[in-house]
Amino acid sequence: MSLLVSDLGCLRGGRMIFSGLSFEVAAGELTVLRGPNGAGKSTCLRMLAGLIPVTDGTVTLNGASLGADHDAVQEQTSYAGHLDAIKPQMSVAENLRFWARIDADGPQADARLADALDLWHLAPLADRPAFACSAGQKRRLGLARLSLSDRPLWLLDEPTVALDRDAVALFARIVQAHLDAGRMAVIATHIDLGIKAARDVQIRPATAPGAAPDTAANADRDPFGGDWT
Ligand SMILES: Nc1ncnc2c1ncn2[C@@H]1O[C@H](COP(=O)(O)OP(=O)(O)OP(=O)(O)O)[C@@H](O)[C@H]1O
Repeated sequence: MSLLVSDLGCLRGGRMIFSGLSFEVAAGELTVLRGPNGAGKSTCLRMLAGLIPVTDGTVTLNGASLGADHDAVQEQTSYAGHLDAIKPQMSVAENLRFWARIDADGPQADARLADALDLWHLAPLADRPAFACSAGQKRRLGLARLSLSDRPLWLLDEPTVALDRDAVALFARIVQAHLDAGRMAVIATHIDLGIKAARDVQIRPATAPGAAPDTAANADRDPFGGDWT
């Protein structure tokens, strides 16, 4: 099991965000994306998750390339971004059931739902509408989605925001168990999660003179066409 990121670059809004980013994640390993605000950590994670087209370089997950085998890569990843993708009118359990049924049917989905409620200490909140949950509770609900499927690569963007100390420790234990099972994770965070087998990768914004591309020449390669979406 491996993730190979080679010479990755990203052009957004006609601007090179970063370029020449290379790293490798093996089974049981965590890569922590570091860098100042605006460096491109979220952008990188969204690229790895197949949500933004790869501008330059290659991403290969277990032999499948993000360009050629987009679906095969996406089916092996679980992405949790800043927005928790929670449906506010649905209860905690209903949100989890909805997500569980994406990757499993009937009894298996129900079993995963019960396990996730337990694992993420959400059982006492099962019937609470998501809109009535606190920020930290919502974050735990969003992260519990990771436990509803069996995907080998977790891509997590600042997952500990709004979590209290106990919840951060719980999260770190769950990530460690995922790695101990031979899986992989890439996490953007500013804190130290205290996880074994973690390696830092620095992302530096491409601000050096000459780093910015000729935007006119690259306009047709810009997936956003300059739209600030
Ligand atoms: N939709 C977009 N269109 C154009 N540029 C964007 C878009 N989204 C983000 N950017 C720019 O890309 C750069 C990298 O943003 P990104 O969110 O990846 O940084 P980050 O390292 O995750 O920052 P932070 O630590 O603040 O979360 C920033 O300069 C940002 O303004």
